[in-house]
Order: sequence, then C-alpha cells, then structure tokens
Amino acid sequence: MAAKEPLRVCVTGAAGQIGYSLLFQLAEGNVFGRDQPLILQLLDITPCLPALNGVVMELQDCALPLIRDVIGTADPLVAFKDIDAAFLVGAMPRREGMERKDLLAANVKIFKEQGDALDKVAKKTVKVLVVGNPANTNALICSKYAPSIPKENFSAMTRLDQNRAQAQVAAKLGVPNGSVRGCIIWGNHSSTQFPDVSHAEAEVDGRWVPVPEAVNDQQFLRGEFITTVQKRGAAIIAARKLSSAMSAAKAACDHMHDWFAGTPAGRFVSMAVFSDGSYKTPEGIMYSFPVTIENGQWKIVQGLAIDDFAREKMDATAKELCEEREEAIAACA
Ligand SMILES: NC(=O)C1=CN([C@@H]2O[C@H](COP(=O)(O)OP(=O)(O)OC[C@H]3O[C@@H](n4cnc5c(N)ncnc54)[C@H](O)[C@@H]3O)[C@@H](O)[C@H]2O)C=CC1
Ligand SMILES: O=C(O)CCC(=O)C(=O)O
Repeated sequence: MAAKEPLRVCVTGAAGQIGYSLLFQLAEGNVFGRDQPLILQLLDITPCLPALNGVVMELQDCALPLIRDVIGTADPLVAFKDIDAAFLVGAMPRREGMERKDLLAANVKIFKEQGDALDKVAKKTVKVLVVGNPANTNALICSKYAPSIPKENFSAMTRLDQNRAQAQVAAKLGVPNGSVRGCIIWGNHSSTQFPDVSHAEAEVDGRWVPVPEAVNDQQFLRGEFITTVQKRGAAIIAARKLSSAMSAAKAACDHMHDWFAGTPAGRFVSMAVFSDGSYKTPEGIMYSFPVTIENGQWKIVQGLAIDDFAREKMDATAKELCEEREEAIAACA
C-alpha cells in the first residue's frame, strides 16, 4: 500500500510548557494515527526562538518514524502555510489570583493576528483548536479574522474539563476512569462552566447505570463536584505555581484525535464550537456543547433534557461569553 501523504500540523507556543508535552504525543502518532506521516510547523515569538530551536533538535533526536520535517519559526505566515491542523497554544498563561478573562485584552490580539495569517496561507479545510486562554473567545476572534475558512473549522478546548469531570466521578465511585462516560461541559472554559453528569453513565458491577443513580448524592453532584471541576485550573496553579500542562496537552490530543477520527457510535465529547442557538444559547458565541463527530464534521447533540438547575448554570456561562465577546471586539478595534 502506498504511504500516506504527510499532514502539515502547526503548534503555536511550541517552546512553552504545553508544547513540550504535546509535541511528543503528536510526533509519536497518538493524534493522527501511527501510519500518518507529519510535517510539524512550530511557531513561537522571536525571543523564544533559541528555546524553540532546542525543541526542534530534540524532536530530531527522537528519530521518530512519522516525522518528515520539523520547522521552527517566529513568522505565522511560515508556520500556517498549507496546514491541515493547528493547535493554537501560544498565549500568556494566568498567574495565581487571576481569572482567565484577565488575559483577554493581551491574548485576544494574538488571535486576531493569527486569524489573519491563517486566512492568508492555511488550507481552507484546516481544523483549528484554540487552547490559549481565554480559549472560547480567542477562538471566536481567530475565526472572525479568518473569514475564508468555514467557522465550523474553529473550536476551543474544554476537553480538559471533560476529562477532569470524568476522573472526579470515577474517583467518587471508586471505579476506573474508563468506567465513566458521557460527562458534558457546557459553556465557557472558565469558572462559570457547567460540568453536567445528568446524562453520564458509569459501569458499576458490570452494568452501565446513570451517574446520578450510581453516585446517589445530589448534594455532591450539584455542589462540590461542580466547583472542583470549575476551579481545577486554579488549584493546579496554586500547587505547581505553573498552569496545567501535561493534562492540557493530553486533552488537546484527545480533542484533535476525535475531530479527525470521529466519535464512536452513541458517544459524544465536549467541544466549544459556534453556537447555532441550540439549547437556547446565544448564537455566535463559542459555547461548549456535547457533539458527535463523523467525517471530520461535528454536530451538536440535540434533545437532551435540561432542568431548571442546568438552565440557570447554562445561562450564566453564556452571559459571561457574551460579555467576553464584547470586550474582545473592543480590544481588537
Ligand atoms: N483551554 C485549556 O484547557 C487550557 C489552556 N491553557 C492556556 O494555554 C496557554 C499556554 O500555556 P503554557 O504552555 O502553560 O504557557 P507557557 O508560557 O509555558 O508557553 C506559552 C508559549 O507561547 C508563546 N507565545 C506567546 N505569544 C505568542 C504568539 N503571539 N505566537 C506564538 N507563540 C506565542 C510563549 O513565548 C511561550 O513559549 C495559556 O494561555 C494557558 O492559559 C492552559 C491549560 C489548559
Ligand atoms: O487555569 C488557567 O488559567 C490555566 C490552565 C487552564 O486553563 C486549566 O488548567 O484549566
């Protein structure tokens, strides 16, 4: 069988901490498959080029069979040229005591510039995952400045929150992580997000049952569980004095893997995507929904029951996203 053509994949912020964890997983074939050759196009800012060069050298030294070329650059027009997929990680991370939206004015301008560059040189089929915070609103701005690329090709990462929710439920039930599925993250990757397990299932004693039934502790599921997931990023910063990197890189790989490979029948994952008004959310914000994916196209799962508790939480996070959108548009003007 003829070898596959290489995919061109860009990682921005490639000299940073998420980049360092992400690149090996990517280069090994965990995202696009172990038979998919890759050309890695790595972007960072000029002062970080010496460090980026070190990362490029390390990737060469791994002697990985899938890697056809590794390019390190500070020029977005070089990094985005003809790419099939982009992990937009490069941005300033928050420090202790900050909310993610405190990064908005500084980071959103990066995504304006990168949207513009993607528009000029990336493939029109490129799939763009925004990781840099505030991720949802950065993705919105990036897409706005890349009008020739379909808006469905942009998404922001809430997979880390989904993974955190799954792990918290598994720990509560004392079951392996693989025995919990269907946790949903609604809304913003921020402390207003709504981690929702009312449609999730857990495998207990060989039988899949609804998580609310398996946990049988509504006070926990509506209280401590939600705040733990919402505030997990801040807890990691407080502990490490640096923001999550290993878990963020793993989640970015999960997200892009599923976007390209699709979701198994009957299963969904959470991604922040353009709202079409589903579940009475405001249209045109990047809101995290449960989605199924087939042939590289995501579809918002429809028809899930939303009770009053969920409604209130879903509206609060939508409101924050609308406010962020206004601030971001003003910052880019
Ligand atoms: N959505 C999510 O779940 C998560 C998002 N994040 C966010 O990811 C971002 C990166 O985090 P880390 O890797 O820990 O930060 P880091 O500070 O270790 O690395 C960021 C890298 O981005 C580079 N950079 C800055 N501006 C750039 C630009 N205009 N173009 C290209 N590169 C640029 C920096 O030079 C640095 O090398 C932060 O905004 C952080 O808040 C982090 C964890 C989870
Ligand atoms: O919390 C942050 O601001 C940085 C990392 C992050 O987004 C997270 O860990 O969820």
